[in-house]
Amino acid sequence: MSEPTLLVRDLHLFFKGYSGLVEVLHGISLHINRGERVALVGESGSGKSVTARIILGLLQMTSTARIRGQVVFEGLDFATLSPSQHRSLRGTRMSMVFQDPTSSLNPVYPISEQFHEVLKRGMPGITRADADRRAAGLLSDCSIADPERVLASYTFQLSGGMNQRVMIAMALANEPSLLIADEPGTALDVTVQAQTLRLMRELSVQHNTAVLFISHNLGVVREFADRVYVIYKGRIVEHGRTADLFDDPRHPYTRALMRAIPRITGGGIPQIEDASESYLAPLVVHEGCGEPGGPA
Ligand SMILES: Nc1ncnc2c1ncn2[C@@H]1O[C@H](COP(=O)(O)OP(=O)(O)OP(=O)(O)O)[C@@H](O)[C@H]1O
Repeated sequence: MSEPTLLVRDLHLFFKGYSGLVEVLHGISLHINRGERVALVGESGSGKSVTARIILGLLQMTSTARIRGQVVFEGLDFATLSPSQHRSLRGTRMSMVFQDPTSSLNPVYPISEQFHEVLKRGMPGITRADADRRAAGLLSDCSIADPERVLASYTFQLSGGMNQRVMIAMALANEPSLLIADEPGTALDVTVQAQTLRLMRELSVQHNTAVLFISHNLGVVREFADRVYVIYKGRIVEHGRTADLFDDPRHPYTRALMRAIPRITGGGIPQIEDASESYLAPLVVHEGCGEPGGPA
């Protein structure tokens, strides 16, 4: 049985508040096998982004956060890594695609210079000319027809959809084994979001890159993910292969989330109005999904 790319075991997160510690994650466990696309889906405030920030090693640096549990990435237990070892993983072995490309692209430098900076993380001695060549190839892989023009541009000279592709190309520049995608494209229009997901899916297959896809929207997840974890108030409530979970949703919260799928894709963020006691029902795991490293 091969080792999973990512293993998260019994993860708890507390934030320090005025009246003591507030628990935000109540023992999350999940895994992602090599090249697998896995979705973490739940309503706003359920704990998706904080889970991603822990996997990226970002929350560990926050003085108000207390973290308990195990995160193992490519066999490396985070508990044994120094902050600098952790930092060196980001942008190389694991990277991130955000909702809004302008939040991660720098408006002051041309795209080519930003690619050079990113590529230097994985290949410290890379020359500007080699970086440009590699960046042009990456942009072509992301269906950009005129990479030289894009490389010479600043973000404000490019459309939202184009910036989104640039961000994906940069995220894949150092051939990460894990890409974390937080609702990519939702800050843009529905067409761009659909194109972004199609592109990410193709690239993940092509490069055998595992993806943790974070979303509010089960409808979008269905098109993209191999497996789904449903999260509610800091707890995983259901976990299964995408087809199994959609064909036979068993947890009351998953069913409520399914009823909230917007009829027209992109018709808004579903919010579950009536928080019910039944949503705290025990975790449901569909067949064949319990074993990390097992068949995807
Ligand atoms: N720095 C922080 N300090 C205190 N509480 C926080 C902090 N960051 C997040 N939280 C709380 O943790 C919980 C989970 O937040 P998180 O951002 O992970 O939700 P989410 O599922 O990603 O929501 P969204 O889909 O809206 O991004 C929320 O209750 C949020 O208020």
